[in-house]
Amino acid sequence: MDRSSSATVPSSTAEVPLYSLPVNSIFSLISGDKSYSWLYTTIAIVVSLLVLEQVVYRFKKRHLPGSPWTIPLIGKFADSMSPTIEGYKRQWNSGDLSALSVFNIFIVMASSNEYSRKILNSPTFAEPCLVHSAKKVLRSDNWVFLTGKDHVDYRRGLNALFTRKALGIYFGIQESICRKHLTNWLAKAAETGEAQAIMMPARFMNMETSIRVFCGNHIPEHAAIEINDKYWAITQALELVNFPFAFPGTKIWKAVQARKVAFRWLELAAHNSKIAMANGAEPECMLDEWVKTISDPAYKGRKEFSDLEMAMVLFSFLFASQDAMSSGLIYGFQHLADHPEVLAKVREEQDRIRQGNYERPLTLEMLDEMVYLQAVVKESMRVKPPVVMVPYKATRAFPISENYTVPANSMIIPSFFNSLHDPTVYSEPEKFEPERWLDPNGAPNANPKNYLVFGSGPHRCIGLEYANMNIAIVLATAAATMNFEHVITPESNEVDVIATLFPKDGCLLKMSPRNHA
Ligand code: HEM
Repeated sequence: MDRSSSATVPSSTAEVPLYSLPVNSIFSLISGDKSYSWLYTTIAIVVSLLVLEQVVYRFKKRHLPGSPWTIPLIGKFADSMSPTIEGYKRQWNSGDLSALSVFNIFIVMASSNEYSRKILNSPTFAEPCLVHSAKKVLRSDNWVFLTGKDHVDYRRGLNALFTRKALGIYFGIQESICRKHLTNWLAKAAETGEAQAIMMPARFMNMETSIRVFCGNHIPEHAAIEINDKYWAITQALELVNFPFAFPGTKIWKAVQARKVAFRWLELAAHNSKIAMANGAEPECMLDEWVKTISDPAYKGRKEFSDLEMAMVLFSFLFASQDAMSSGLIYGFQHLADHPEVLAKVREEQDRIRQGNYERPLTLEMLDEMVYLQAVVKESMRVKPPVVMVPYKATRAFPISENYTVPANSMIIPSFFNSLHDPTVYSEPEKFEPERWLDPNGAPNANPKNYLVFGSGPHRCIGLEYANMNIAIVLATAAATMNFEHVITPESNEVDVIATLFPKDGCLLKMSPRNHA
């Protein structure tokens, strides 16, 4: 009897019952037909990996809220490509801690004030990892990626760039660039007679301000324009998780090309500043202040910084500020325009402190007196925080609560929105109400831990005073010298998440000069 064609092996494969498959594969092995065995082996490995992926996800997630299963390989990649504030809110409101996975990166999202602050203030368990693309865009040897003591020491040296004396140097630059841009806005408004979306003009104003504050006149006028034109590619690469490889044509690749352009100009500025300071010039920008500080014989910190290293620091400032500051400024305009009663109070304060002289440049001391304006800036960023969360990484198993430990190497994201909209601290939290900051004993001032607009802990924003100052200068100048009316569209209150928050319609303003007569 021919055993090879026994009754257990049907002649027609179309009728192969499932239970006979192993026999069939053994048969094909014996008979030397390797193609089937490879196919089955591959299928078995793939299925095992897919099952393993789910098991690992479930094991890490444990009881945390979040999808019970993760989409194979990509997880919530599609959501992270086009994030919405509503989607984030759903995630934050699903629990103080919740879980998701993107490209097999396990992510724990913290939404409560307690857990968010715990992450920000536990450097032995968690360090910022910025967004996935940041290392490629900023260069992995950028100081912002330092951790622990190295980070603390490096950052201490940079504090010299944000002293009150240094801010005093920047103030004049900020004010004159703001005036120049607002004059251009008005000229364009007069020319077209139409409302303009201020999104891109505001970004350009911020970019030119930053470049001039950082580099003074050490680079030509067109450098700021070129960096600004290219910078949008960097903003677009700031998704929470990007396509992992910087292939030509991808967002990360375009961002890296943009960074190279910016670096060339920033290195040139560092070089020129060193020459100017060596020749005895007075500091006129951040680079000058830095070079002068480190060349002082009494200075105890590190004294040598290459042009490239200085460029990397300035670029880290640009990277951290351009989107956040633009978001803060645009919503500042929108809030003021939507609340004429608040704008009237800002103007009353401007008129009183400027004593009717609108041409005279503002000073830091005058800004100190503008208490209502400062409350407006603070409240605007509370209602619409430019940065709603910052990705951190658990550097080891992080026992964040009594019943949950974040697994080592997970992404762990402190989120700020719920802290800034906590009704027990900010009554009617959605309401834009600068007055809430005027009572020194009121709940908002009594709970500074809730105001996470600039983060908390060792990585708290180094430029926060500078940022507040910049937004205040622009809003003060606009309120004092312009009329602006918000043209409300169905998208005005919709939020676009482009790294930071922006009104979807770019904030359309109808502008005209303010008549003081
Ligand atoms: C409205 C404007 C701004 C907002 C809302 C903002 C917000 C933030 C936030 C939330 C963080 C993370 C904090 C943390 O992890 O605890 C941060 C970090 C940082 N910010 Fe800002 N920022 C703004 C403007 C600026 C400006 C103008 C500069 C510099 C000129 C700057 C430089 C930095 C740097 C260098 C870091 C990282 C600090 C470190 O790792 O030690 N930011 N910022």
